[in-house]
Amino acid sequence: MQYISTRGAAPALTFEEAMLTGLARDGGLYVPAEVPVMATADIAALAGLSYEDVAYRVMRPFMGDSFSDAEITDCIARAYAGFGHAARAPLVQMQPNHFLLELFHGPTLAFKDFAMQLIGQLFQTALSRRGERVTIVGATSGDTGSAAMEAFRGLDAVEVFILYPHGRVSDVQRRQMTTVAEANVHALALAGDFDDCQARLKDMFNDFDFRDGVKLAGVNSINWARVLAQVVYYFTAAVSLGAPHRKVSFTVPTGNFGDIFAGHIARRMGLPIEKLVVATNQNDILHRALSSGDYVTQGVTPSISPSMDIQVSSNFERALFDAYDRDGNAVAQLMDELKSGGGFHISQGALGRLRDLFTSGRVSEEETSAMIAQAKRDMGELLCPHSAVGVKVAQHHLGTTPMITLATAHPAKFPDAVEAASGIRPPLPARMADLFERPERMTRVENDLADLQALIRGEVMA
Ligand SMILES: Cc1ncc(COP(=O)(O)O)c(C=O)c1O
Ligand SMILES: N[C@@H](CCOP(=O)(O)O)C(=O)O
Repeated sequence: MQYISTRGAAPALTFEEAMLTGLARDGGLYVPAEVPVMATADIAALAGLSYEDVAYRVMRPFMGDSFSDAEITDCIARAYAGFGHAARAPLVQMQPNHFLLELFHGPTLAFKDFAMQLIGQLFQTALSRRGERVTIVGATSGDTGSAAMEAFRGLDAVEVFILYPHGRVSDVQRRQMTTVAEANVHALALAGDFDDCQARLKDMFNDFDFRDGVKLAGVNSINWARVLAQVVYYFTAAVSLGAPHRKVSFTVPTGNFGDIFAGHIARRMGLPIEKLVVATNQNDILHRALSSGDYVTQGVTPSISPSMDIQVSSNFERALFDAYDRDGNAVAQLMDELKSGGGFHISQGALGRLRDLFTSGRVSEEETSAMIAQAKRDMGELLCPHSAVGVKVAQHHLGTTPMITLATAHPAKFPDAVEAASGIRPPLPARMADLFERPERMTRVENDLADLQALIRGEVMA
């Protein structure tokens, strides 16, 4: 199994190499050269299996010779053992033909745990075999950061730096990052928004002296392994509703496009998915792009669903690669236009292909709050604001095909917004009850590449 770059000018890598590399050296994102297809009978045979067994069967073909069967099984078992629900990703019915896929039972209460817990195990296995150390730098709008810290804290082989936008994450999200005691993790509060954090991260990858000097690795969804681990729950959810003998649709609260891209991969593997619906908050660049063909950044506007406050949506590049018939030059040109001019126009043919793959909707702040209140009142579900964005958009796409909306975070991560909307302040789970008493440790940083690099180099070389 080989992985190629969306910009067509970086060497093809194995799964393990792509995982440890993160961003391709031509600035692109790694994708499988070919997506393995599962036979209908093999999908049907997933019914009734544990989450871990489904994970093995879905992910194994993507890993080639990088890990032995025993290593993969072991990593999967360790990854999900700490989840707070036996099903790992339980499906609950909200309305006739509308289901909620609860992805917030992991250690940091967001869907990021599904991938991060697994790649923590895979990194550890690969790095101890190689006898190497790496420096992980991540950008977060709130959830990736704490999930990464939880997965990598205390490990000898990694030093972790997480850039988050100062003042733009919820208090719970911030404290989940700033109260981690282990010395190998560092929370960096950047003066800027998430796009700034992600841009500086990519700058670091594109500076080869720095990249090679600190042995930079990435755990954002630029890392293919992150996307792969997220493919699994599309299978568990669809199969539990009758796939492959029945089609299902998914609505996905979307920001960086990693989660919905995982759904796209599940469909390419043979899972009968009718619609993949992109749900955005007021930072609606994806909805505008799919509606008009113009992908134009407008600056990030803070919202009550802060984890989706993103304009430069990293994984959309992977979708464009498929929409442009895997033409790396065409994608590289679009990405150059984005960097130099803040946007690009999607060709008519590529737009048609994107619209065949994805539908979209956008939800205002008022609609998000109203949806939280309505879901509690009429459906008995207390939603986080991101999940509420998903549920609201999904309601425009309900029909005869079962719709599954991804509930991407626990409401307790956003107590102020949830309380303001529903009158209910969701409590943190008992194991996190003292989160607000724990001492915080973080470094305020400017949005300046050289300063950031100096800080990281200093810590790594100390
Ligand atoms: C709670 C939550 N919902 C939705 C999203 C959007 O997911 P993606 O970036 O994969 O589109 C994120 C951030 O990634 C998130 O943290
Ligand atoms: N919403 C994310 C943003 C980063 O997304 P990723 O999937 O690329 O790691 C977050 O919560 O940090």
